[in-house]
Amino acid sequence: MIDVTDLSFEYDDGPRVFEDLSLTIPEGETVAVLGANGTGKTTFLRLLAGLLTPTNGEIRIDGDQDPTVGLTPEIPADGLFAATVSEEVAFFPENRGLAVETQVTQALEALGITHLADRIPQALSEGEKRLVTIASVLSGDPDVIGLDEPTSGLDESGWRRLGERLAALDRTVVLVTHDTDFAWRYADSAVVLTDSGVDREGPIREILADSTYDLAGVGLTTPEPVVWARERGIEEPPRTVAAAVELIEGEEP
Ligand SMILES: Nc1ncnc2c1ncn2[C@@H]1O[C@H](COP(=O)(O)OP(=O)(O)OP(=O)(O)O)[C@@H](O)[C@H]1O
Repeated sequence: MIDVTDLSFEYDDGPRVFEDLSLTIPEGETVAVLGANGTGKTTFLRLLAGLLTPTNGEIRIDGDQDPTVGLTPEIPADGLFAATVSEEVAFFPENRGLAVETQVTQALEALGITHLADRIPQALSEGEKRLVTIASVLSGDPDVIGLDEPTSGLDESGWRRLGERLAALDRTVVLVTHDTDFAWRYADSAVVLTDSGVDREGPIREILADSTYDLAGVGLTTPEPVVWARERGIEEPPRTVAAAVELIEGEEP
């Protein structure tokens, strides 16, 4: 479990981002941290990973005495240093004394990038770079996985592979994203941040499907399956439009 208590944070040369922020993230869940630009989502991940220190309050991660947090950068090139993709993805398992070959193979396979193993990370396409940074974090098997805009620039296959890998993990995943379709489909819970702090916190299916909640007003897009269900008067939106269409004969997605 991640317990955030009375967290305040202010950049030395910038704004006060959080003021007395409190929230709880249950262990093993994928929580989507959602919100408009500049509401502090990336800052929250950096605080969680210990890259920034709270001005006040604390973030406590239960479990191991010294819990590990793996974080992907918002800009993939910021997290790529090795000469080859396989060396890049081997970095964390090597440092943590894990079975390097197994971890690297599994992470590359899970994200469908085995064919990139010998390539130079900095010379990859943006989407490929992003997949490598995610593989690099997954291979280190940290207690908490923080992903910053992981679907940005991914094609359909990478998008789906990533979601399915996250769904199969028994790790706590903190997913910062503007991609509410991805969050709807693969996250368990959501935290919606606004300039004044946590606006909503709870099961993602309740928050994003709540017709009384002005998602656009907090910078969010209504997920496609929710729009689809509303147009048809269906009370519980499906996880995917395709799944629902299979159930309703003759209906086009
Ligand atoms: N290194 C920094 N120094 C000073 N201010 C910063 C720094 N990094 C971020 N900020 C400011 O802190 C606030 C929160 O930024 P942050 O990147 O956490 O927001 P975000 O919710 O992740 O935004 P986005 O959705 O655009 O990625 C913004 O006003 C930003 O300008």
